[in-house]
Amino acid sequence: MDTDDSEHSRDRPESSADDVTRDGQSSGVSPSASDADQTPVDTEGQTTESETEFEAQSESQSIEEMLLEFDEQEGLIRERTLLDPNYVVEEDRIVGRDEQLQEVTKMLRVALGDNRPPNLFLYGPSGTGKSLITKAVCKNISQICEPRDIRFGTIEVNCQDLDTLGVAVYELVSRAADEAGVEVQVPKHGVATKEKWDELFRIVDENFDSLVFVLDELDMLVGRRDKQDPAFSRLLYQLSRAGADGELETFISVVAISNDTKMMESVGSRALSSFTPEDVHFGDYDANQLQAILRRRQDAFYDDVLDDDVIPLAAAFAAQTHGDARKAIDLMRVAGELAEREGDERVNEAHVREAQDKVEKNRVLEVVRGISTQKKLCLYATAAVAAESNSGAARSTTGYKVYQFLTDSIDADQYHQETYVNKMKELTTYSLVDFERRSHGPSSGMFLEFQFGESPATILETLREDSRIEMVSQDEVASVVKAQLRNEG
Ligand SMILES: Nc1ncnc2c1ncn2[C@@H]1O[C@H](COP(=O)(O)OP(=O)(O)OP(=O)(O)O)[C@@H](O)[C@H]1O
Repeated sequence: MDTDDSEHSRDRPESSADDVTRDGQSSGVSPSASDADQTPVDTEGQTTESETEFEAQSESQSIEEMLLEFDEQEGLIRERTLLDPNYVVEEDRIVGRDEQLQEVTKMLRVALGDNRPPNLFLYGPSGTGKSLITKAVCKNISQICEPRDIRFGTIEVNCQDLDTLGVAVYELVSRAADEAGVEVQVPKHGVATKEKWDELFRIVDENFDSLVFVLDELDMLVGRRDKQDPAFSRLLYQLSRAGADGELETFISVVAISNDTKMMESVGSRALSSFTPEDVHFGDYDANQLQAILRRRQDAFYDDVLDDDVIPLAAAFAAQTHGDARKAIDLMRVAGELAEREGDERVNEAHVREAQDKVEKNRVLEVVRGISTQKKLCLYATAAVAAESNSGAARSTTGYKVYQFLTDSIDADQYHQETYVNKMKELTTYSLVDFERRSHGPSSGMFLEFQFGESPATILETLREDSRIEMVSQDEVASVVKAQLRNEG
């Protein structure tokens, strides 16, 4: 990641006009109408122009001289934290989530009195404000609780990188200890999960009157044991039971957050009986809402450095997937950083287009680097079909034929079609691909149609970094795909 959190302390000379439109309306800028200038981006391993310049200069300048020279260059970004996706912005910068803000506030405010707030299930696509709203409400509750001498705490964990229940419980222990300012008294490894639970409840009971557990991306905590009883279900059971049993003095509430609307279907009946959450849905943002979100953060930049097109275009690009505010903010930040690096006076449309290319590649890279070779083959085959088809989508039946061709070509194990479909379905959790069930008519069978959140060409290019996939000729794959598409009729 190329985040740079350093802050500019210098003041940029004030300019007379702020030329960014403020009407919140779409300016009609369409990312697809682009004949985008495909300037090479500095993905890892590639040398950018500024790096080359840097090398040339290094022969004649000392590091100190260069640093001082860079320091004298005017930056365009004044307040980088406003463009950091993990920074919890002030309430007046939150746009378009009034309903959810009200619902979550209404339910969690119970913590201010002498009662247990309900459990919540917040669901919707990534970047739609689930974490932001939860954090903002908890921050406010905490501020009100302090003068009232209510020991209120929030324990947040992102479950994405936690493999097992034991690891997750230890993470909760360590966050709870941090929040309470006490020492953890159980080792991380070599003890039963039960001991970690005991330690968690000891810390909770001794240090908090009211506590909200925020479990982000909870559906990712599957664990290794029993797929029928995933680790997140066991975690929910224990936490919500502790909350409901009355064994602890502390009021416990659990906020489960997921992109997967169907997550609750995988929660076992035992956990469901004690978890029973209130649901809050977070829908996609449209381009206008994304524009409004970006406008409330445009003061991240110095006055008069954003061209009129920048915000509408970044919003339009982000709205193309599913209206992800994180992506819109990322685009504006990366565009600003590119402009700064290129020594430009203003951020313009070309910087946003370049940023879109870079952000998309980074996201795809992040996902595909972590998946197994078999999943890569499934994804490659499906993206290859989508890249050639007129609709930009790929049928599972056609994708599977191409997958068979790929596995034969590199002599890899070959899944049955059902497993191929399941692997593709698993990839939907990353918002890279989505699917719909379709059929040609009453007499023909069902198939899934996969649609891609990112451009199939970018996915293919990224997957070709895998040496096994690179072995297969792109032309051969394309001709197999074309033949299969003709067979679809
Ligand atoms: N309504 C909004 N107003 C202002 N900023 C927003 C809004 N919604 C989201 N953001 C910003 O977008 C970024 C992503 O939001 P957030 O982390 O809340 O998404 P999420 O729905 O929890 O996504 P994920 O499931 O990927 O964690 C954050 O930087 C957040 O500040």
